[in-house]
Amino acid sequence: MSNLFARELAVATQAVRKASLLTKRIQADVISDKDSTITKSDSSPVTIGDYSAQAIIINAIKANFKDDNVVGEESSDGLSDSFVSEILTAIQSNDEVYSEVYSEVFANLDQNESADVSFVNEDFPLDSIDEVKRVIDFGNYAGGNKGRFWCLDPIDGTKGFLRGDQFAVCLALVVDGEVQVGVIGCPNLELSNYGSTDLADSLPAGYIFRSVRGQGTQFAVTTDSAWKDIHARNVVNTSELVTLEGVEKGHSAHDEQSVIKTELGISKSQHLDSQVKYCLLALGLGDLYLRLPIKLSYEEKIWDHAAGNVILEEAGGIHTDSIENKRLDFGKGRTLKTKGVIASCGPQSLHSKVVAASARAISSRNK
Ligand SMILES: Nc1ncnc2c1ncn2[C@@H]1O[C@H](COP(=O)(O)O)[C@@H](OP(=O)(O)O)[C@H]1O
Ligand SMILES: [Mg+2]
Ligand SMILES: [Mg+2]
Ligand SMILES: [Mg+2]
Repeated sequence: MSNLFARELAVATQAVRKASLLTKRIQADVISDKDSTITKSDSSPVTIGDYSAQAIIINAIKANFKDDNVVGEESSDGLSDSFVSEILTAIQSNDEVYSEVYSEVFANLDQNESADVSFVNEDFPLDSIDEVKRVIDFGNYAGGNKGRFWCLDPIDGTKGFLRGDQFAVCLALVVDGEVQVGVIGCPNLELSNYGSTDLADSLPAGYIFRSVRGQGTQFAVTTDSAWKDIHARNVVNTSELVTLEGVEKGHSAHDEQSVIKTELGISKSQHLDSQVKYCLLALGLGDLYLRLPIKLSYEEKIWDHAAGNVILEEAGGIHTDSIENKRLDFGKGRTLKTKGVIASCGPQSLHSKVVAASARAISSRNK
């Protein structure tokens, strides 16, 4: 990769590696201890894993780019000191194993990563309850289309995380409304479940995907530094396409997605949580990510799609809304103003056909 955004990519990669390890290590404990999960005001769950990952990653951003803003999903509002103290404990016990688990990465840092990434400094020590709350709340930036900000989903697919299934640690850099850098950690991803073969030593923290706009998309075993270029695949016969859809029926309109699949003669689907769907598209292990809105009043959050946007587009894929066939605009605030999302391996003719079928399904509602 070239030098453009090299430092940002190095910091983002290392922060996502660290948070991937933390979330994977505590997943089983969070599932078994109900006190580790809180229900937010919109009835969605959030866990010690989400908060710890947000704290680690924002601290790393601020320790390296102190003036940068962050649009992050979580806030510390309403958290008790005892809960925040558990977040701090999760962060500190992860610190104890981090260097050992990533020893191979440190031994083989490439040129772009040669300057060590520090996660803390004097101004951002991340060593107390107040510091944990302070950094989590740096995630409150409003976004917009001027200048640069980071966009963070510390655990995307929290419901998958709580089922022991797929989830992703997602970090993007948005500049003037366009995603320029994206890194996604997939701590639980096993390629053998999606028609490929697993690489050695992927168990400690799964796989990591990254992209800088104009520089292609790569992936690696999270604890390894051997990056491989990847590309979405070319499917000639639409009946061979594999769809990637969510698990949660409350997050996208599964019935209408089935209608589209029938129209196109598609019989193969994979259901999985989180932005791991974009990573499988970029790897050529799936072709069509369907996310039709259940309600037109729902605004998709930018952190649910930002990192996936550049990772998919740089792998040759296409990413639009589900009605107007417009590229997603990450410069309109904390949410997208278009409805639903369709991602595909391309080409444009296939993508347009799918969005047209989606628009028809949505417009025929309540008729
Ligand atoms: N009604 C809704 N429609 C679309 N997305 C929704 C939704 N309610 C919640 N979500 C989002 O769906 C994301 C998970 O997507 P998926 O179902 O593909 O795994 C959640 O991310 P978090 O888990 O980070 O909160 C959440 O932001
Ligand atoms: Mg959430
Ligand atoms: Mg999310
Ligand atoms: Mg999340």
